[in-house]
Amino acid sequence: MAAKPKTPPPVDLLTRSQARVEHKRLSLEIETHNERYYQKDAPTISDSAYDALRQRLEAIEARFPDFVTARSPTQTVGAAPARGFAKVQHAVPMLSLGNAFSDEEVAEFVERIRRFLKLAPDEFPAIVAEPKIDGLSLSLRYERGELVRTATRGDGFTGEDVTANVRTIKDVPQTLTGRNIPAACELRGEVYMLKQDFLALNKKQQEAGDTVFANPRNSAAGSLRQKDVAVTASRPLKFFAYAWGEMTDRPADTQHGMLEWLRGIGFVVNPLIELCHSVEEVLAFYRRIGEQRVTLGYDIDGVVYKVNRLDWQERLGFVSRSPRWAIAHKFAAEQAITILKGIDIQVGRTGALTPVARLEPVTVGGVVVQNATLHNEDYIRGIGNDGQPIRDGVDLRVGDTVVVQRAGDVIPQVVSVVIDKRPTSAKRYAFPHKCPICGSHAVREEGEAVRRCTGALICPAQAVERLKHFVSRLAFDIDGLGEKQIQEFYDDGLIMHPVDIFTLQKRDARATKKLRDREGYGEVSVRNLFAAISARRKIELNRLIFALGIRHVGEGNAKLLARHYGSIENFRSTMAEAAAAQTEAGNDSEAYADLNNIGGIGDIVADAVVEFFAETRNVKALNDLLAEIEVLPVAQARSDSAVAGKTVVFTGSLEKFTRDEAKASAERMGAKTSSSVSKKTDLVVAGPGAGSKLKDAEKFGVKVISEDEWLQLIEG
Ligand SMILES: NC(=O)c1ccc[n+]([C@@H]2O[C@H](COP(=O)([O-])OP(=O)(O)OC[C@H]3O[C@@H](n4cnc5c(N)ncnc54)[C@H](O)[C@@H]3O)[C@@H](O)[C@H]2O)c1
Ligand SMILES: [Zn+2]
Repeated sequence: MAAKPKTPPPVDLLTRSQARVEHKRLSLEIETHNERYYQKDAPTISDSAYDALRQRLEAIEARFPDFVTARSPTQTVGAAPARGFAKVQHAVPMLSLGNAFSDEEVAEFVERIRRFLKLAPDEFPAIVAEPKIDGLSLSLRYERGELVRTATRGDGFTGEDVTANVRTIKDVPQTLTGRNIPAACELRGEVYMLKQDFLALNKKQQEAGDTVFANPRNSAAGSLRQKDVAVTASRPLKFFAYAWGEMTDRPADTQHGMLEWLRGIGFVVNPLIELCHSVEEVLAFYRRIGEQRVTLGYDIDGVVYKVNRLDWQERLGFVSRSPRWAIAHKFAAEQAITILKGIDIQVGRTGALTPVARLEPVTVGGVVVQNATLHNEDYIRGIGNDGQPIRDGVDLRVGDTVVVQRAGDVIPQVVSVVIDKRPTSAKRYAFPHKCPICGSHAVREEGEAVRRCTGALICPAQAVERLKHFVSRLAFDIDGLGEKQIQEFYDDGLIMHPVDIFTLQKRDARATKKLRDREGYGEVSVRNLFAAISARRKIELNRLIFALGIRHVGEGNAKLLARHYGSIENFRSTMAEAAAAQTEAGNDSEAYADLNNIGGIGDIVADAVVEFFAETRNVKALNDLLAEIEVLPVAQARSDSAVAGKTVVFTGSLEKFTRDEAKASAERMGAKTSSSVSKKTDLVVAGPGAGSKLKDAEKFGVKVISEDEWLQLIEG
């Protein structure tokens, strides 16, 4: 059973040495969360839980100020730039903001400013109130009005170079327009994603088995910080400008004036921003924005107050990690407590199994919530893929009392378990290893969080997607039978399985409601469709293998398999042999070893192929299909080469080519490759450092050649 999270004693009661220990532990814990949040865009605790850790650390440091070091999370910003990005030094640091959680703290903030500036009792420092956009901040450097470099905040001093990525964001002007453009300037603001775009993206990601983001903020950060710019370009990122760093000239004297200027030179500035002249006005703004929050379309996590006069901002300056002239007034997290009544598994269009919590309905921030995402198997188990605990390592059980949160007020999440209320009867949840829709084995690949149904050809949850794939350009590629027609025929029950495509004509002949009477069809188009289908009754083996929709078997792997096995009969029977030997623990059949040994095919692909054949209903669907079509054998690899039909073993550390290339070259020449030397081996190609296999070669009297000799052999 998971350890009960203890309620920590109040900071006031800690002894110095207890406080020292806790200070160290908290610092480490916060650093770990910072890394996950800022570098990996994948936090494992809620923001409010994280803020609670920070607050406790701050309380300890307030009591024992000598614990504070420059490295303490209370003194640092964000996290260092992640590996894989070029680093950019900020000319003016990008800092964080102090927090206020109550009206009193806001009033204190204003008081501190008045004292610091020595204002008269009736003098109020005008304050700009801005929604606090929950995204990630970005610095844009313009020289002579042209965008030259952009960087994330990173640790405040050094950020990640994301210039190419940012160029794909429409809200960021490439060239500044209008008057008063300084020779050089760093303009700053927030990259964010609309809630609806975030939801659509997550849906797509989930179906494809890719990373699912916890909220729009992580989704924006993850989308921006991509090594492949094309990925960023495909993500609907947006940008609000609200700040600046280095400026060779400053075109205005106030925060408000600067925002107007930013709007004038081509930026989007948040339209809700207001200039306030009393604490009451400031707090009224906060409440109004809080009410509008759910309808804004993007996430905000509070309101930021900034002293309007820039000369006063300069006088006020900074304290460690944040300016003295600004503060973030945070919204309280929207949480509620309810009962986890059940866990349902949904199957996505590509076979991903996703757990969903069924909750006793509860109102969270004004909205009734009865379902919440549970992300994946690990999230329920309370232990991440990396072995790190989630929610302090507490697993979720049906019957548990749980805290539900509307993360960034979009998708409700189960964030924690009230462990004291766990009924004694509550059992650990066993994530199904079978698809709840079709009953096929559901497998989880190493390093993956998602478990997937292997019933590629027979799972109703995946059927439409599979059929669309089946007729796609690199598969059967049937004229007049595209995605749209597949969907329609599927909806009408005319094409449910691949084989149905080839029996369509026969069935239509007997049917009372004919295809030619369908909307958009006529005598001619139906005849053309049948002709196109018939033309595909003869299909190349690689196209067929690709069409099956086996996970990881794209066009390239389909070719490798087709070339290796030569005919559908050989492929099918060898895979049947491998499938019969498939167990959770592994596969020791010769058929599997042979498959795994094909150059370019590794464990993951081999397992996916074998899992497909292990599902007998897939095999049946394939056999049904084969009764209707003729699969052309692959033009055999060169049979005239010096090594055709021979079995070759590569050993040692190859220097002239990779092992995959070596294997592929052998197969191209009609040779087979093997990983161990036996009586059946004809040739051993040895690179430097070859060991036991050389001895084996000697023992069996097998010829040994060098890499160069191999190259001569296959080129000659
Ligand atoms: N869940 C976790 O594991 C985890 C880990 C680290 C941080 N966090 C969360 O991240 C936040 C702390 O991050 P932080 O240090 O960036 O501080 P912050 O988000 O509280 O405040 C600073 C940031 O506010 C943003 N901002 C948005 N609108 C702004 C505006 N109009 N003017 C000025 N700034 C504006 C800027 O990006 C700026 O960098 C907290 O909400 C915390 O809960 C969570
Ligand atoms: Zn299924």
